[in-house]
Amino acid sequence: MEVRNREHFQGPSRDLLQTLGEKEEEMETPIQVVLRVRPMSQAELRRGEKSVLHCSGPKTLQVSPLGGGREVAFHFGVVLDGACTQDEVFQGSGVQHLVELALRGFSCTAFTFGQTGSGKTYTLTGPPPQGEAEPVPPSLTGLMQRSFVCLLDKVQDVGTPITLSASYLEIYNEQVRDLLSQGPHHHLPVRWNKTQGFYVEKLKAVKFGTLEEVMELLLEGLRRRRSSAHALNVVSSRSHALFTIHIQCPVVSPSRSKEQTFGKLCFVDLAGSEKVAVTHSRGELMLEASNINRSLLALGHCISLLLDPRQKKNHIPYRDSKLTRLLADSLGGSGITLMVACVSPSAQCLPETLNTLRYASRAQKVTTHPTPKVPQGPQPLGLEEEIQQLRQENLMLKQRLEQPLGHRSMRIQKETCDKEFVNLRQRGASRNKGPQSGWAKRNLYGMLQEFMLENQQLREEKNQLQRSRECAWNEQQVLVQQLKELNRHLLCSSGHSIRCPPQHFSSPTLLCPCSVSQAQYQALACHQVLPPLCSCHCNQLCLLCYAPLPPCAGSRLSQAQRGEASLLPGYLPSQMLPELPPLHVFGTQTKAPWKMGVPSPQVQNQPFAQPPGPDLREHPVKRKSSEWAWTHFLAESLTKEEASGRAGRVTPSAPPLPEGPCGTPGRPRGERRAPRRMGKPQPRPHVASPRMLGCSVQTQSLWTSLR
Ligand SMILES: Nc1ncnc2c1ncn2[C@@H]1O[C@H](COP(=O)(O)OP(=O)(O)OP(=O)(O)O)[C@@H](O)[C@H]1O
Repeated sequence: MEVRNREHFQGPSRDLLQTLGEKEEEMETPIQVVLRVRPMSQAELRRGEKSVLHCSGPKTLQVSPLGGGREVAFHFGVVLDGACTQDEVFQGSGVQHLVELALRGFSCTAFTFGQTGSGKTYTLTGPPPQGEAEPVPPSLTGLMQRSFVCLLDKVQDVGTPITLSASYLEIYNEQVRDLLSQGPHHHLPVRWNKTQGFYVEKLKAVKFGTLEEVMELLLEGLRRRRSSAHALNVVSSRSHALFTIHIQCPVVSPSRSKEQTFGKLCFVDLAGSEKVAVTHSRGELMLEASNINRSLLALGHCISLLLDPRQKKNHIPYRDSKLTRLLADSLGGSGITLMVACVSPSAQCLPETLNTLRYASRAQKVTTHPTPKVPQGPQPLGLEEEIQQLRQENLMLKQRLEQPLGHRSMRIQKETCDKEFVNLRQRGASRNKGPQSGWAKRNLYGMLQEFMLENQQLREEKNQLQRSRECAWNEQQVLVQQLKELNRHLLCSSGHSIRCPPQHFSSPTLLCPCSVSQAQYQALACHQVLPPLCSCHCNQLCLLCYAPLPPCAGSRLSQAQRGEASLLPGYLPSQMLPELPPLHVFGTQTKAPWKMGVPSPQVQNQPFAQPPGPDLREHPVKRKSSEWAWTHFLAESLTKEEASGRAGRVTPSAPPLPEGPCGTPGRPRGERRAPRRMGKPQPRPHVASPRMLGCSVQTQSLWTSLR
């Protein structure tokens, strides 16, 4: 397997460096890919696993599956086998050229990629545990430590004062955390602006000048970085980590004697992709794994799109994850990128290894346009302050946009924002009158445009949220209407059991519960004929006439009233009914569905309480358990009514609901077959009129709404 050729230790970036040295203007450069195969681990050897990878040349990796499967060859800039030392990897990967380019103002990134346990962290920082008391032997230090030495050597050689600072962050469960900040972890926002592209707000950057200082920063971050043990790696990184060195360097070229370059050298240790079935991750580990896999998927998606020149010009979904946002410049922007793909040689890891190899093959076709950071002169005095002010104003505007407001106030707010922007622009313009006005105007105007852009995006987001809230609201409205219809329908059909007090009416009619509790409701028309639908904006409605119930009415009748009422022939005692949920109707007194309270325990304990189901979680509006229970109750009652052959007595007064599939009785959520208590569908005794049919469809529709 071992094909060792010292030629390839020149590294892939040598050509790039030379070309960039000759050609100053923007040129297209592919991502450099180096493949590192780690040696078989002790555990793999103990399990008797076989190696399936062979280096058949300095740039070729041969995959020979066990059992005579088809052999596949992959070609990369450099292929480093398991026998390569850390120093050989440093020489072979060409990282030192990245250091040189960063010193010249380019934005350079080296990132490791591969399956969990394939040696990414080992390649970048050496063997674990890192950051503990035990230092890593110099022969085992990784690309990062070696690059620090290289950088500081070169800085000394340059002779001009160069400012170096470092930042270290991790993306853990899609949250950005500063690894150089003391105290509890705060989640930092990722923002975008035209000059910097995507950046992490409030990320700490620490200045350093010596190797000890930068090593200390690295160890400090490694100590804070999240890692855990799983079946494939006892010290598995659970986050993506980005260590960035910012290099501010005066330009030595005589043509730009007073200018500075802002180079960047970034090391990215990606968390490894993992199959939870193999790593046996559970609980928190599983959550971490799914976040890791999701962000790697987003990275892979961006890489695939970047391969298509047409797509590249359009839209690359960098915003899909924090990782892709922060790597946007390295992948498709003006950076220079080196990818070290790490693989395990074991046959057991072959599927994941093939994934990594395909991923890396694609990545090396992606090109960037390396451009040194535009040299800038010193900032005019006072502008920093102004920029700070503008930032504060921007923050204030954002906060205002985030406040929950109704439609009208949204519009007013929008108008206010626009006015403030005009003011801001005017203020910015007036501030910039003076000797440095040219520079200031350009920059301030640019910043204002950025703020406006960002605020515009926030507004759009807000509007979108508002729209989806309205949709949910409308849907609830429809459900409320249906529930009303069905309530009426049920109470009509169970007229045999609800009778009006004989002293009020000569013929038996329906008894309105509110008439029992409150004298003023006794005169309501619902005692004589079935009333039209109540259109009032109320919360608690009478079961029959939908008139608003006073607080003591309905299920809250006093003991005495209940006793009195229960003596009346056909009175339906309130405790027989599940608690009628408050009906929330769109209007001034309306409560939004997302502000509804928790369903009462009484309702939750009902045998027909809403069963949990994954589809409910996906539903835009969660129906309250009490509503569900009540609807279920109605559906059951109606079904029983129809099944017992008494459907002929039903006189629905409401227009038929939209017809569902005929002959397909609905069923509660989660049930595969028709509910047993419904029994075998009975042949209908006699379909007296189209109204009858409407009634059946209503019942079906009710069941359908419960699914
Ligand atoms: N080239 C190598 N030589 C010797 N040991 C290695 C090599 N590469 C990796 N290892 C060992 O393999 C184990 C896993 O390596 P490492 O932690 O770097 O994997 P990883 O890809 O970073 O995993 P994860 O994604 O889970 O963090 C470690 O114990 C490490 O010391």
